[in-house]
Amino acid sequence: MTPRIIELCKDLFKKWAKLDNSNFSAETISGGITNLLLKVSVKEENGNIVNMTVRLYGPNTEYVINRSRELQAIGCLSAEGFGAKLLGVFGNGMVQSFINARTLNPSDMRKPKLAAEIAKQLRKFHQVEVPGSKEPQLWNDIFKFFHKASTLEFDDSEKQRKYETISFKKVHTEVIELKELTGLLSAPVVFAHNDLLSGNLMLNDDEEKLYFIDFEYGSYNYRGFDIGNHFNEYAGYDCDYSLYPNKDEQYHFYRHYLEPEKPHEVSDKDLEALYMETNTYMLASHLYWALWALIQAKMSPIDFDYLGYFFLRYNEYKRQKEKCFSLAQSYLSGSGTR
Ligand SMILES: Nc1ncnc2c1ncn2[C@@H]1O[C@H](COP(=O)(O)OP(=O)(O)OP(=O)(O)O)[C@@H](O)[C@H]1O
Repeated sequence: MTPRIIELCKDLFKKWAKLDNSNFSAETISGGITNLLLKVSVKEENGNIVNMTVRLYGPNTEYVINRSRELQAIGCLSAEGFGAKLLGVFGNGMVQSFINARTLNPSDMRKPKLAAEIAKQLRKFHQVEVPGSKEPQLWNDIFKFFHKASTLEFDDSEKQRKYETISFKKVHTEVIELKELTGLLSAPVVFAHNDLLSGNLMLNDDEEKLYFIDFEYGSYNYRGFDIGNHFNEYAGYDCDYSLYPNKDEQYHFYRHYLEPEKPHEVSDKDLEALYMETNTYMLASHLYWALWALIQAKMSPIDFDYLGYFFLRYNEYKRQKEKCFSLAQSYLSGSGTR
């Protein structure tokens, strides 16, 4: 693939058109869940080395990702200092600056100092203005995923058998119930990252600089969804939901999110309200990624047990539902611990 990548770089960046191919080198950074990501290094005539990433979109990812929305967001977010700089765009991918930092592990995210920094950065991220519709996308996306996910057919008979054990009537009822409940919360809408897992957080330890990357799922959305979704990612790649942050850990995060400069001045009332908001939308994150996984099970060429992932997320939704619904309902009826 390297000669084609070199050709692409020469096409996109005319200043390198005449460089010998031996000045270019490419290596794979990740064959992520949805894309192939390469690190390309270019030795310029003056000896200067430029490092970039070239992202090739995976096949069929347009079912779950709106590429024009992503590009628009990258422009605004990188202007505010978030993520890698966008250097070029081509038919099925893009070129960005290479970030010199390490990717976080799930267990890093709960370290108090890092959690505070993530919260502070997330607040800033949520303040970025991205042009276009400011309508929250959560329920549009969930219904879009639902319609696709509920009408699949698998060639593999074992997959088809597992798929047929899912009651989409029941899933639909869950979606409607949660939509109605969250609709009562009048929750703030912000430009949200929507996929703030450890693999999308990078840290340069020397400079103590934290980077949010990968805005593929970014959209206007409920703030509580972004935070609850991030907390769900504490469970890590094995989906061990016993790692979901406890109330103290959540409050630490909320303090730094709400008042980064005066975290200890946040009122109990504000902490309780954000706790309720986040833990209600946290449920929506399970439904969202459960339905997303079903589409991936059919569309993705990657050998991953996406059907199994649906059940992990949906079962966790069912385990958490009652507790989170009563938290929201008692808050709404004014009998919460406000
Ligand atoms: N600009 C960058 N500079 C350096 N490393 C990067 C850059 N972008 C991504 N990476 C590294 O590549 C990994 C995968 O990146 P990213 O999450 O953007 O890919 P992806 O294909 O969307 O993966 P997934 O679908 O699994 O989220 C990151 O966890 C990070 O380690």
